[in-house]
Amino acid sequence: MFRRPRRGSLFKKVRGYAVSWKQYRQFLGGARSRLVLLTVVAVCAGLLEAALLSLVAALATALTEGSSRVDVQFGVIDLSAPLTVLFAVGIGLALVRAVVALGIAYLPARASAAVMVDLRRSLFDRFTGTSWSVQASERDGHFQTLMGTHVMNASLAITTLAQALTAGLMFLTLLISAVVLSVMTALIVIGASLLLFLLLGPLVRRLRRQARALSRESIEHAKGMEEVVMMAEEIQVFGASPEYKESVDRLSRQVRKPMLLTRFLFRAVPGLYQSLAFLTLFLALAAVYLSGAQAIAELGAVVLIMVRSLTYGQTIQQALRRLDELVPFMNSLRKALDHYQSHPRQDGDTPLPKIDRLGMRDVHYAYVPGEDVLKGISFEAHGGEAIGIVGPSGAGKSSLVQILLRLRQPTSGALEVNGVDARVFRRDDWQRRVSYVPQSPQLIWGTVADNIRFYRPEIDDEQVERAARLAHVHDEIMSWSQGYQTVIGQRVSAISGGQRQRLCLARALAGSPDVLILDEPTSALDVRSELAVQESLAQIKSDVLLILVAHRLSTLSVCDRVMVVVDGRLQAMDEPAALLENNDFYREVTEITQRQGLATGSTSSIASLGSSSTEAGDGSHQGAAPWALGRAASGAEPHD
Ligand SMILES: Nc1ncnc2c1ncn2[C@@H]1O[C@H](COP(=O)(O)OP(=O)(O)OP(=O)(O)O)[C@@H](O)[C@H]1O
Repeated sequence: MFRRPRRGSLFKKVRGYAVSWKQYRQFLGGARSRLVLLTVVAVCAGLLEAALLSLVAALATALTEGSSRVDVQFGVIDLSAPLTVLFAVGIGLALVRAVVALGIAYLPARASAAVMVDLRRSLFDRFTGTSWSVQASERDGHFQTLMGTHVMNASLAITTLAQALTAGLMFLTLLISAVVLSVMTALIVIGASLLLFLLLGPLVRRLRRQARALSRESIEHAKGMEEVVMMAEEIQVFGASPEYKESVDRLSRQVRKPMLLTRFLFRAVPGLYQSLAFLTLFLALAAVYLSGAQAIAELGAVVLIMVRSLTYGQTIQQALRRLDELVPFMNSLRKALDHYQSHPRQDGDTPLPKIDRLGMRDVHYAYVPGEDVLKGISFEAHGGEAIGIVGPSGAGKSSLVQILLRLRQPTSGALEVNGVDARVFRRDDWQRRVSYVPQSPQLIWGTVADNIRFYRPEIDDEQVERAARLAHVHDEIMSWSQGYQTVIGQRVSAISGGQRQRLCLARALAGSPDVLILDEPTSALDVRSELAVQESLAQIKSDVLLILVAHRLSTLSVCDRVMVVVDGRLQAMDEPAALLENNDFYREVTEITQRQGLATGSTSSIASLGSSSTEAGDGSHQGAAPWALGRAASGAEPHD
């Protein structure tokens, strides 16, 4: 009857290794062929080494005996040659061994570099190919850590694996050579190795466990440190309380124990190994001596082979321990790769024609199943229209925009383009025809032209400049020393919030989209820049379908119709004047805005435009009332 294998049984271990191999095989990528080549080279190196060791032993014996000829016996090979010839052969073999050693060092290095590039490429491809919901829920800094630490450790694992493979093969080759020399020797080497493994087994297992724990805790620590950098500004403002310091310190303390034990055992195990190796060597020599059957030269070769094979045994152990340290990094990487791949971005295969109509049909959306944040939204907008979206905080405006951008799929209902479900259309076409300016747009490190072109080589310099003019940022660009070739970036303080927003508006306009969606386009602008953007929008609106999420009353000045979203429902969609008459929310926020304008001595934001040129950059200026006031009006709870 078939018995289930016991816990920790050989069968289970082998099965475990098979599963691990399947899991980690993907890390090898293009490195496989190099590892196969390495196997051949390692076997050659082992044979060379055995030949060299036998030769050294034979030469030493001949020199001791004062003989001018040397007898070398290696299996079926039985040579007798003058001393000088064998010296020359020895030097030749040593040189060949040096070349082989270079190969043994080069092949893993090359494989590891290839794995690094492959992994980074597939990580990037899978991350960019995964759905927005996965990207948006990614912990800050996690992807960067995967790309950096995790990929480097995974590629290091390839070098380590190659090291274990080479040492293992050379160990085996030496053993086979020892069998050829003398069965007795081979048995002694095997016995000595087994004894060493048995004696050091528990310590080695402990070391491997601690090495894994060290890596796990180091990963946790790295995640915590990502947050320290991210929250640096808040910590400056709120102060680093003892509790905060304690939470960071705790992370370091958790690394302490596995680190201490790993570092200690890391030194202790090889030391013990060497001492035990000497012990077994003496025991083995005694056994060879007692057997009485060995010639002097053979005995010398036996000793050398044993010493060498025990060194390889040590290398194998060290490589396995190092692999244990690296496995948690590979696990995280594998999980991330699988996670990205299992949530692909939705795509269609129908070419997308010019977008004349865009709308929603009974769209519901839930982040958490059963908890709809959008509830039955239906509307249609046409090219040449400007549509505003307003509503209290948490009403669902951003969720609605993300569906319009096809970043998220409706839970039910459909986003429709020219009356057709948008899901059927090709994503590439969609990206060309639908453009977006987020509330906090980001700049890449590169020239102004690079930032506007944004990796779309088909956009030429003329289009870049045209877009910049439309976004009313051309004159400022020309005032910079290098014009469009000025290098800018996310953290370049010379770029104001208003300039950044207009550069990103230029980026959105450069591709001549059919639909342009803006999330509060004037939030970071001073009044003069705001007026400039309003003019841009008025200028382009006849050519595109403009959709604006408005947190400020002034933004709505370009809108033909306004959608009022309250509690995930489309409460109304009409012209501003009609809404003022018929919609309580719209009327209330308008009145509050106007009252605030009177209280601060200014009129509505549009009327006050141009009266100040202060580069506020913080989104606050007279007469521009944030829609957050609408929370009070609607009674909705703020969520941010
Ligand atoms: N990633 C998310 N996971 C779970 N719930 C979310 C997520 N994003 C938003 N929500 C919830 O969905 C609802 C709508 O949020 P949304 O951001 O769309 O509102 P909003 O009108 O844009 O708000 P604001 O004006 O404050 O930006 C809120 O209740 C919010 O808590």
